[in-house]
Amino acid sequence: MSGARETQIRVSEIFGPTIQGEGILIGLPTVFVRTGGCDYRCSWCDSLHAVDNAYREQWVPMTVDGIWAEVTRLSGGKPLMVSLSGGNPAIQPLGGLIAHGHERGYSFALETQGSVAKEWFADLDVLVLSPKPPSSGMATDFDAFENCLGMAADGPEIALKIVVFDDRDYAYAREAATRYPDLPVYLQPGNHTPPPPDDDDARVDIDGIMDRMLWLVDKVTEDRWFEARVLPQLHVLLWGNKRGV
Ligand SMILES: C[S@@+](CC[C@H](N)C(=O)[O-])C[C@H]1O[C@@H](n2cnc3c(N)ncnc32)[C@H](O)[C@@H]1O
Ligand SMILES: Nc1nc2[nH]cc(C(=O)O)c2c(=O)[nH]1
Ligand code: SF4
Ligand SMILES: [Mg+2]
Repeated sequence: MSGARETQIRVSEIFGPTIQGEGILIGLPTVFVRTGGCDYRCSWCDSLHAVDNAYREQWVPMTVDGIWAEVTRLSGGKPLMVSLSGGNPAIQPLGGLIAHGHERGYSFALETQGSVAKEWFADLDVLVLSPKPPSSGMATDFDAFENCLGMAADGPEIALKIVVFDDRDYAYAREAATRYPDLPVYLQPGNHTPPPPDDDDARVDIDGIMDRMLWLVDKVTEDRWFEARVLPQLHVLLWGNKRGV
């Protein structure tokens, strides 16, 4: 059995500092640790290079010390929010990394679809749960989702972030928000031109994203859904589909 120091975490990329482009922490400077591998395969995933097994050889098994050396280098040793994303970061053993960073004054936010619950969710500072609407082609297992909520009870701040492409997705978002009335809800217009995994400078249809953003604002205001927040992916507006920003 390997000890905590030898635990291997499958990493797709570590980058930053940049700003968090989505949801509850939008605008906050952060370093991303993106893990490799996902139990979902959303039709419109914008991070297929961290999902599709075809990219597996680009994912590097790293120890906490190895990841931490890179986070420290990128942040200049000054504590900040570390964003854990993927792929599904919940399928990696991240408890040791979170403890290591906390001892050094860093904070941690994790993004996950809510399909896999881990005890170390309780140690996070922010848990962003992003259940997937019908357009993704994935079905939500609400029991698994509630296990995630259970693990995070009395722990991190929790927020819902739901991607919306169409009316069915919007209805799904409303239903999810009704189920969890205590959670803040962030609605995010889908990027219908997600990057092909191999292309760093893939074209993005900003006009199309803004059209969907305006449509979503109309829906929310017409429905008097005054608790919802509607936000675009700020990093996509700024840098398009570029990777590592
Ligand atoms: C790439 S995922 C990784 C973390 C985790 N697997 C999840 O889905 O929450 C990070 C966020 O990007 C969102 N996302 C992925 N593809 C998108 C797209 N084409 N347009 C808008 N948001 C997208 C996901 O819904 C999720 O909220
Ligand atoms: N700047 C920036 N913000 C983000 N928020 C969520 C991201 C993700 O891919 O998980 C992401 C990302 O890749 N870049
Ligand atoms: S769950 Fe997240 S990383 Fe996995 S395929 Fe869907 S959007 Fe991509
Ligand atoms: Mg992204």
